[in-house]
Amino acid sequence: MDGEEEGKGMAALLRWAAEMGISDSPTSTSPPRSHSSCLGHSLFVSDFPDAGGRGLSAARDLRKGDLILRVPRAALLTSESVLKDERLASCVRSHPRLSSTQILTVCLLAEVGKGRGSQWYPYLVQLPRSYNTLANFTNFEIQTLQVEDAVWVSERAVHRAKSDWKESISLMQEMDLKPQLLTFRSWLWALSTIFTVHSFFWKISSRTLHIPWDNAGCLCPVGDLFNYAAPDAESSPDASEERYAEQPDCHSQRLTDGGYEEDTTSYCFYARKRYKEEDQVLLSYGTYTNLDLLEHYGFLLGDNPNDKAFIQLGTDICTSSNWPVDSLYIQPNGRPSFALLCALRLCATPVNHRRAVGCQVYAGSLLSVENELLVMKWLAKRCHDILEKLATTAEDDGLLLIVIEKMLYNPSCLKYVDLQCCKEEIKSFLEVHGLGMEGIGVSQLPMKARKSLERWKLAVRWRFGYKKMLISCISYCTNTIERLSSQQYCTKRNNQTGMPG
Ligand SMILES: C[S@@+](CC[C@H](N)C(=O)[O-])C[C@H]1O[C@@H](n2cnc3c(N)ncnc32)[C@H](O)[C@@H]1O
Repeated sequence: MDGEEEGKGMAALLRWAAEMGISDSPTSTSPPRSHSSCLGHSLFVSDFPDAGGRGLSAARDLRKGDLILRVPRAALLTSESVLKDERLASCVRSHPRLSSTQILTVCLLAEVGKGRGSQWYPYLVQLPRSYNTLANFTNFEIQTLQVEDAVWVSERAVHRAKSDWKESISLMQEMDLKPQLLTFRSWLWALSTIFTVHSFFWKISSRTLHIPWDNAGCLCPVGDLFNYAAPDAESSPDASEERYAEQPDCHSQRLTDGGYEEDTTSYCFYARKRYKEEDQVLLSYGTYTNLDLLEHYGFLLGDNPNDKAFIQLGTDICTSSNWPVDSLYIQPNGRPSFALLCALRLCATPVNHRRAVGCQVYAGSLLSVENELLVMKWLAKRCHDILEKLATTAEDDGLLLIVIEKMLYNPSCLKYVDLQCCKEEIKSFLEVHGLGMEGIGVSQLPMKARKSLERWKLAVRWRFGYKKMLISCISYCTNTIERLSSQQYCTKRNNQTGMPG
């Protein structure tokens, strides 16, 4: 689609949305609704090339807690709404084992199959044509994640998508879906559009939002144009007491992001903070690591305060305390999580002393300088060993990212750039796409290779971020070791000379 066509498609979507009662001026004091667009009072559609692409901007200064968009239930695309068609509904009833997500995926494909006959046609044609979520990664792209856990999560995503599709084929055949909608490619597209995961606050996927009557969630036209920002301390859904904005009068006691509201039978979105006119208005779909974001949304954040690096720990560490395994990780600033530090302190304590220090450990207190030194040395070595085993260094990855970026815009650049950093990996990419090093004189990569390059870049960005966290952890441990050792030295010297500590 070229720019002009895209513009027309968006205008048609906003006109249709206004007819459906979607509105960004949903209060009685707002100006009357326009028939040509559902937006203009609080929001407008903009492009943010470095922050999510197409998204929504503030059309005026917005206050924290302002109601900025309302989408009535009738406009939501849900399994229930699609299955008002009794023929489709009876087919679904004969497949009681399918999950709610599989049913919504089938419903989305059935709706797409109606073409212009679908009530949601102006919305459906505006959906992205492809996704970069992990289920869409090829084997080459998965392997370039390098870290075992991430490779495993990706393979699981692909495997699940395939088995969900196989289980649903007979239902789609009974529904008489067009042959091109029965393919795994179409399934992957639909699943990536609606693939639901359970989150603390939203039930999310690439585009679905939580609704109380269906675990699979719903597709929410226009409401799904908001891009993502990681929840900060101020609006973090984890900080339950902060989920309600501290605001005067009518804004008090309200969720700052939004949700389905029974009293108005509509999906309502609120400004999560103050926005100046033209700022991008963002939602926080939940608290996610970069691997989670990649798995469910197909992007990652350069600076994600909720990112975590999980490292392989021996079973002795995992079982020495009652901390859940997913609480044992390294934070973006390199510090071990509270639980990981406690678990390591306990594990570095002789077994017969562990009971005695239990309270101190769970309170997060340092047990002794010797214990802390053992912990820091162990952790630094563990991170070092993991980094050593990975196929490339963080430095290589940084250089490779520059090469990939160049290849996206000028593939023939390979003839001129220094490929020392990751020559083998680049060669494998080209081979997978039937392009030799010497045959890269083309000015534009074939579309398939270009899409793959985007996913490969995401994989390299992810592993680069992972390695940076481990490197920061080594620095943190080294600094702590130096500080504790000099403290230990001063104490010993003072003891010898009789000086106070
Ligand atoms: C709910 S949609 C948001 C609207 C979307 N940009 C569009 O054009 O339809 C979620 C998708 O937007 C993109 N996205 C959202 N926030 C992003 C961010 N902060 N950085 C990069 N991509 C983002 C991801 O592709 C994600 O799967």
